[in-house]
Amino acid sequence: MTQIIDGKKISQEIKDELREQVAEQKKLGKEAALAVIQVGTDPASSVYVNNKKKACAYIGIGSLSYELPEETTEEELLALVEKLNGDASVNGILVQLPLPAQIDADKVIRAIAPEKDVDGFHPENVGKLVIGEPGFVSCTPAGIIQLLKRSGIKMEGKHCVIIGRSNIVGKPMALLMLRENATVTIAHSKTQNLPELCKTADILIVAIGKPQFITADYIKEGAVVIDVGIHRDENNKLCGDVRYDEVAPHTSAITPVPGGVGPMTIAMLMHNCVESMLQ
Ligand SMILES: Nc1nc2c(c(=O)[nH]1)N[C@@H](CN(C=O)c1ccc(C(=O)N[C@@H](CCC(=O)O)C(=O)O)cc1)CN2
Repeated sequence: MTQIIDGKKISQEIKDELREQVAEQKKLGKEAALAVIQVGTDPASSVYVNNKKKACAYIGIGSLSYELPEETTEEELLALVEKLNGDASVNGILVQLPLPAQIDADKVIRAIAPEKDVDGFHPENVGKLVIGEPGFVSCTPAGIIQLLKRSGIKMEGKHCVIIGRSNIVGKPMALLMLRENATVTIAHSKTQNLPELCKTADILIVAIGKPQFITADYIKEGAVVIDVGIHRDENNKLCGDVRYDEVAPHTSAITPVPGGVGPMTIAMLMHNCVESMLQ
């Protein structure tokens, strides 16, 4: 029987735990506040930003909203980040990605004070992950680890193939899987014999960015499949990188899209905001 990994339910469990933790901290006079910056009006980004603000309200974290016009310059955005770095009432700073073409996202990420970098994208936090020191971890890969742990799926000794090598998902995912004692392979656009390689995976994590790319031909019978992709199909229905209906019967566990990895990204952002408050 295939286990459907319910990201909505697990993310709600995490948010409920955080809500209790925040309530306890409030009694001790501690407050958390997240600054949420969006540049432009990309509809998907607006949905994610609104969901982040809603999650803050649910958990009891304050949120400060900065909605900047599409034509905002890099200097203007850097000046805002600098101001928020120096604001003691702000624990976390989030700059929603992607940014418009005139702004260098890497430069902006580096400008965020590492102790307020609740997205876990700053090189200092990435470096801490590499050497196994505590620091903020990128929310999507951290959420996937929680999905697996809370679904009772063992990672130790398993062969985990990750398709995608982005700084935000693929690379931190590989480091987190290593931390869990999995044997890790990262595949990417230049990898040869991808279906054969994927067929050796006990755990297959797909962040390839191509709608419904992964078919049953890529799956070892009984593997665990985690789908990081979010796209709209020809009927405007949400779908992932995995052809779910075809793949699911061959797996022991799989994440759906929507309702799998996506909600965990926001739950782990909230987790990082609470950690930031406790520092
Ligand atoms: N600063 C950041 N920018 C971006 C990040 C990030 O972690 N930090 N990740 C993505 C977008 N993202 C969060 O920002 C995100 C994507 C998807 C979901 C989600 O809950 N998806 C739902 C479907 C939602 C829908 O209706 O479209 C699901 O999969 O069930 C949450 C957050 C890029 N930018």
